[in-house]
Amino acid sequence: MAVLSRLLRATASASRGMTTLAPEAGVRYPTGLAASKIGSAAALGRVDPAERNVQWVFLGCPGVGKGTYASRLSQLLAVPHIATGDLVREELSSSGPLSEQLAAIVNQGKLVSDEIIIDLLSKRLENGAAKGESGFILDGFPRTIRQAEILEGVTDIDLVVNLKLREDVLVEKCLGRRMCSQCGGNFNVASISAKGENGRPGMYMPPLLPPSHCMSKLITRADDTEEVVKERLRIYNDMSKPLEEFYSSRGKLLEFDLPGGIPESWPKLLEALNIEDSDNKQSAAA
Ligand SMILES: Nc1ncnc2c1ncn2[C@@H]1O[C@H](COP(=O)(O)OP(=O)(O)O)[C@@H](O)[C@H]1O
Repeated sequence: MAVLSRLLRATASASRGMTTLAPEAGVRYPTGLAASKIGSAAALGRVDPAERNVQWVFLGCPGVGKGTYASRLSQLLAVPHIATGDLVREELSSSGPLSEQLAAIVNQGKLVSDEIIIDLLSKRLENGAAKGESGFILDGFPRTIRQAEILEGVTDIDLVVNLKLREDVLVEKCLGRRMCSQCGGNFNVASISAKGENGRPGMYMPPLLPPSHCMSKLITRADDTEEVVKERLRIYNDMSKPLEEFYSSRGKLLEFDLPGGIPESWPKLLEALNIEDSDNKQSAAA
């Protein structure tokens, strides 16, 4: 993993203005970095899947529940859940040199530059490697084709789970999101009941309420206003949707339509992933 983080950083910093089209797999390599060089360097970051934990990516629109399901799966599979949005928010709250620049971008719903994101991700991977972490579930990265190409240049992704939810529900879910300012727990106060229409079934998503000791400490993300959520959805459709085709053409995409809230969806997701966990199925449905 330490090797992987170094490779990510090196690839990103060399990739400003990437235009060279490598013959194999249609992957564009950074100009100034020969494909053969990155190819052999990338091999260092490629460990036989049998000798490491899973390396998965979660895709999905803002508010779909990537964080919730990726975090549950990471506990079940004992791999770190790495959410680049969390890394950005940590940097924002640290009042470090980047925080003002980041706040302006994030609060408008725009994407942070690849260089900044890869730097934050590399640091996170380095810290994890120092603690002996293996494997990951990435949430919020990659978010553009260029990020996916950089990732593909340095390591193998085993599976990409694309969570899908009807669009009319997504804004409501984002507006209901709350976080406990003390324990960092994520909750949702929205009680969503969407009518069935045009052949699609109705949907009920119960709120995910915090325990009483978190109730008075709930905060709302600055980028979860209606205007910014709509902008984030627009940017997702523009910049991140093409990733579905990118991974589907590589035979890595698992599409999963969320049938409802967590009690209904979690057991079905485990089934789709072929993961046996009867204890957790019961506790999730509780
Ligand atoms: N891979 C990334 N590339 C660029 N910007 C990112 C990336 N991941 C997170 N961000 C920034 O952090 C913000 C919050 O990310 P996240 O929590 O993943 O949002 P969402 O709930 O919309 O999926 C994004 O709107 C964007 O500004």
